[in-house]
Amino acid sequence: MSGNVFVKICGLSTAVDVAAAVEAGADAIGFVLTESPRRVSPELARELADAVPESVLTVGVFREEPAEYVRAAVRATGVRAVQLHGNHPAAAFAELSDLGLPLIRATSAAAAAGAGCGDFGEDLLLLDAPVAGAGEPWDWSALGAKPPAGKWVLAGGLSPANVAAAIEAARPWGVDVSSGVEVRRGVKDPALIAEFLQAAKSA
Ligand SMILES: O=C(O)c1ccccc1N[C@@H]1O[C@H](COP(=O)(O)O)[C@@H](O)[C@H]1O
Repeated sequence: MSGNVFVKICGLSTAVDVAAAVEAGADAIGFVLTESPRRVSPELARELADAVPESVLTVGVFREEPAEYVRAAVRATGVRAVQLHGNHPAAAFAELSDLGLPLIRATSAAAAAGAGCGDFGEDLLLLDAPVAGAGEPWDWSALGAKPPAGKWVLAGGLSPANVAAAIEAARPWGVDVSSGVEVRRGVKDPALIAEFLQAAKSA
């Protein structure tokens, strides 16, 4: 897909960066609620999420924390979607379905070979590099020839410089970025956020 790709900006931790992403047209904003240099407290995530208009999806990002942890974090922060990284079984998504929120299954493309969105009950499939949040590009071009079925998001090593070519090659429904809009790990740059959105939205 091109022309109106869904764009998620992930790992935000300041009101200035959240405002920059909203202003530049982000469709979703991610708050990391798991171990990471970008982790934010539930209190800060709540404060930042409360400033995001309803038209923009706020997403809590988790790894393999138990369902109870995810539930408590959703309650505390008010995020409107859940992104689970790792090799979760379908049961993990079934266990969270009563939240009534969109569930994003984030996994490495290698682990998900042949996967389609919805296979595990998820609403969105996110295909990432082997190490999430490391800013490492990977060979996403093969996906263009054999894309996963349904709604899927490309992530891993995207940046303002490569996102248009990545969309052209892989034809995802959406893209997600964290490291590529940072000046150093965990520190976002509002100008890079705007550049990324401009490049992705005009691809
Ligand atoms: O960003 C993080 O620190 C992070 C930590 C734990 C799980 C996921 C994380 N981020 C996700 O990683 C990908 C791509 O990141 P990058 O652009 O390569 O840095 C994206 O899905 C983020 O949501």
